[in-house]
Amino acid sequence: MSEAVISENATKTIQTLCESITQAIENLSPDREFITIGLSGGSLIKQLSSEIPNYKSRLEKYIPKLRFIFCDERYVPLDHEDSTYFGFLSNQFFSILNVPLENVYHIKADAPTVDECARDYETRMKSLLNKNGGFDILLLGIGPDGHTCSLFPEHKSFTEGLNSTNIVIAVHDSPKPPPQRVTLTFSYINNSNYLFFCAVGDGKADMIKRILIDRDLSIPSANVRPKFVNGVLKWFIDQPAAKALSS
Ligand SMILES: O=C1O[C@H](COP(=O)(O)O)[C@@H](O)[C@H](O)[C@H]1O
Repeated sequence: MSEAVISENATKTIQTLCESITQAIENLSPDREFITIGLSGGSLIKQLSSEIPNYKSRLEKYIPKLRFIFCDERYVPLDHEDSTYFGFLSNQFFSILNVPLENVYHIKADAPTVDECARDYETRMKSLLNKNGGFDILLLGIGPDGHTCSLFPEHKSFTEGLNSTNIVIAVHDSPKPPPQRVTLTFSYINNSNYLFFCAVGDGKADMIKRILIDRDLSIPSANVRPKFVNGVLKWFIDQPAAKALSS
């Protein structure tokens, strides 16, 4: 099932996203010992952190079950301003929800190389896979170039992300700084139960049209599709990002 929800502005978009995350957790909870939630970086960090306090009381009873992973991460120290983990920490996301930090799976940033970092992250990810062999809820962003996670268009990360049998791969030369990153691959992304994309602002409008109308598979984000009949793909878009959809 694929659906696009267009809201009038960024705030309403994030509210709708948080409502859907909460409902997904409520739906999954009876069947799950734990629920894995993949977090993306970039603009999503501030947006989610500012809205999540409004969902705290509904989420409270599920917090012990939640396990947070990162859909991609930059290979920088954990207190570096480019680190997605640091971004969520400094925006109080985990402390607002009272998430114990041992339930947040971050990279070993002191691994000697980005390749070793990816292998270590994958080993720890394996214990979190759901019965489909993926994750429960992935919150995905999209860059103005159509990248998602650290899977970039016309780049080795994209072809490797499509073809690799690994859960996590290393990126050595990301076109967007910082250059060294780790990222989930498509087979595991697409094995997930709920795939929620968030796109706000007119900088994303061209890509949204090319993905949702033209179905242009040269764009990494267009290759995110649940493999399972009960998998959900939902796009949360504000009007500026949706402006090219009606033309
Ligand atoms: O570099 C990244 O960019 C994308 C998109 O970020 P945005 O700031 O344009 O929303 C993000 O989803 C990804 O996790 C991050 O590493």
